[in-house]
Amino acid sequence: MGELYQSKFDPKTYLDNFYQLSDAPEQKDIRRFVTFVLCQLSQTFSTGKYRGKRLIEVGTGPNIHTLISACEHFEEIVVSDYTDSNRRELEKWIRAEEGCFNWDAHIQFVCDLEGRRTPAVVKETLRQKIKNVLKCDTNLENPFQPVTVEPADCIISSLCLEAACKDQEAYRHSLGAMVGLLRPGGVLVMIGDLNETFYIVGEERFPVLSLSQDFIKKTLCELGLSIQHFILQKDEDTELNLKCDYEASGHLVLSRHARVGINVYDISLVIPDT
Ligand SMILES: C[S@@+](CC[C@H](N)C(=O)[O-])C[C@H]1O[C@@H](n2cnc3c(N)ncnc32)[C@H](O)[C@@H]1O
Repeated sequence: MGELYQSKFDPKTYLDNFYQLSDAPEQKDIRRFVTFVLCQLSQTFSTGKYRGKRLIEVGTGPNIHTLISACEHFEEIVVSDYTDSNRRELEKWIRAEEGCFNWDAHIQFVCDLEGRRTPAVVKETLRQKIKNVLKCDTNLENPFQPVTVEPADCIISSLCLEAACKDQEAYRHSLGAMVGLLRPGGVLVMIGDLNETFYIVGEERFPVLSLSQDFIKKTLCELGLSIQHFILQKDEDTELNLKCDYEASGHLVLSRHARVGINVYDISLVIPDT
């Protein structure tokens, strides 16, 4: 799957198609998805429960929105992706180069939610704390091979494994490798789509491994993770949405046990109306 991304994935088109934070009526679905993700991440990290030395994001893509709320709680951040053009796009934003994607609306949205930080502070914090932009392949035992990264206090991954894995066995394996990057007691924050089979970027169609809620929960438990928070937002108009066919977006917060096999369920499953 990685090779498809390397040859066909266009970061600019992807961001324009899925991450514009606009009030235009035709962008309603996208705005709903992006604000759901930003609100959930803000709620998760504003508890102050999740903090530490190192935050790793696996399969970051060309995006930085997943780090806006988290960045103030960690000393250093490692971002990663398989695709060279995505890592280049990230580096462009980090260096504030001309033509980089404009995340100002997303940062302003989170600052308004928090009512504490200014966008300038968020941008400076992010640019200063992202220490590495690494090549990553989630199919490998060490996804950052040949680089070894010290265990993380927090891992974030958004819409990556369902894009990177060809079947459920590969998903289980890659998730296991991702959990291996987390220190015992650390937190894994995942954003994923349920029962999605494809999404379109420009002219290119990318397959997605369709995952059910039951399969995800079962796999996470088998890997020794306990679910702290699990919230779904249903897609409002799947049939009209031509860019992708997901049924719901999910935000999960999981903690890693010291020993694999112990699972304490503390699930708050909420499906909001809007
Ligand atoms: C749907 S995009 C998600 C990007 C971003 N995280 C987001 O939330 O929008 C899927 C990402 O997975 C990455 N990817 C695909 N195969 C991968 C692999 N084997 N290892 C790591 N990342 C991979 C792609 O390069 C792409 O950035």
